[in-house]
Amino acid sequence: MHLPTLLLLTLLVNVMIGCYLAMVYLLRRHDQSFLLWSVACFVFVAGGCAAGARYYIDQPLITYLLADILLLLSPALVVTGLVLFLRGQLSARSKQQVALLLTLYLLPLSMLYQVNNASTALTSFSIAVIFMYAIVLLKKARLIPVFPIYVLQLFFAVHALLMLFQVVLVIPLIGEDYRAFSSPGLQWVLLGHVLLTTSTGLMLPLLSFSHTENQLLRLTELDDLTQLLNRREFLKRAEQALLQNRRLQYSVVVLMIDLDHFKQINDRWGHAIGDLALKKVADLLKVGLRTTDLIGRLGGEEFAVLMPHTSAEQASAIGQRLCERIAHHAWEIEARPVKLTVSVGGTSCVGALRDLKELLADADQALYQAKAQGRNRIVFGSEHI
Ligand SMILES: Nc1nc2c(ncn2[C@@H]2O[C@H](COP(=O)(O)OP(=O)(O)OP(=O)(O)O)[C@@H](O)[C@H]2O)c(=O)[nH]1
Repeated sequence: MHLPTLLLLTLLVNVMIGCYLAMVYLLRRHDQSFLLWSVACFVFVAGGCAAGARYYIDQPLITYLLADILLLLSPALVVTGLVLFLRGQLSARSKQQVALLLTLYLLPLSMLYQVNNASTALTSFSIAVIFMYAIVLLKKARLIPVFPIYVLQLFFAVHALLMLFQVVLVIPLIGEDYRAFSSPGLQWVLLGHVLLTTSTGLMLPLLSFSHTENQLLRLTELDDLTQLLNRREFLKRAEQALLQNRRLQYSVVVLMIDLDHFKQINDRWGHAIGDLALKKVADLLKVGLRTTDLIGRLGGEEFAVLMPHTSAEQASAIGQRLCERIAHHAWEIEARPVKLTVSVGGTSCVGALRDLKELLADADQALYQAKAQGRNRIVFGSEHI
């Protein structure tokens, strides 16, 4: 390998990725993480140039001290961008931690930079620590999808190992002439560094894009107020669940749930309290049903549930419990004693030979009867039990 070519390639690749991330920063309505990641690339280039200058000038202040500070600052900026992306802001505690770590790094560096290659060992080790911190940071992130997270963790892990390997290679060269630094082992490390920087630079936008896409997708699937499935998504998933049940010949149940006298709550306490009551009912439905059940808000104060692999008798008992849980809940919304009950209509079929429209209409009919019989109860379409 021709070392000057390799160095030039490293710097050029970083300039390209830096420009690419800067463009993403401008396109993504000035998302600060991309700015930090872009700056990290240019800082790395500046550090590389300062370190490369040791072949031409004898100014350790620039070629070692400044170079090492810049080379460490670059991954530190990458991780700061990650913190910003994952947490939305940099807390005062994070800033204090960064200041402390920088001091811990700068103190020995200010003494070591005059000994050839010693500061390189310290900086490589510190960069490995930063990459390991990035792995922990990503591990704590609750992002969906997880695939880009795993890939980034892998890149950081390999990069950290590479940096530690560099430390092992550099330690015997401490005090030696800087030209000893061009050993074949270190050239391979440099090549690995180019590849990993490129891969990480390409992966960071993917992490952000996939997360945003997932959030947008959820916005189109969920009801804004209750975070249950919205009407369209509920109907879509319910059709799919019915198809599956038809193949497996399972019994399936559809429930329609409607709040009783909800208009009075709005009239008495106001729409905002009504909204909170709807939200609370949705939460109670979620805890009262299984994770395999589909729950949707069909509109207004009407909810629907599809329970796959469930008999009418089981659903009847579950519906009864739901009514009781909601009626006996210690209702208090913003210090107002809001009292709420629900009526439930249910229907079932084995092997799902009836289509969804028919099931919903039957459940709706049963719900109408529950209302007529005095509310706060479940009525099951009797012909299907
Ligand atoms: N706060 C709030 N109210 C809503 C929302 N959607 C529908 N409503 C209200 O829900 C009420 C439904 O009233 P009705 O259809 O008369 O039903 P009800 O008063 O619950 O009476 P029954 O169903 O017969 O027990 C109306 O006052 C709507 O304005 C919403 O998103 N938020």
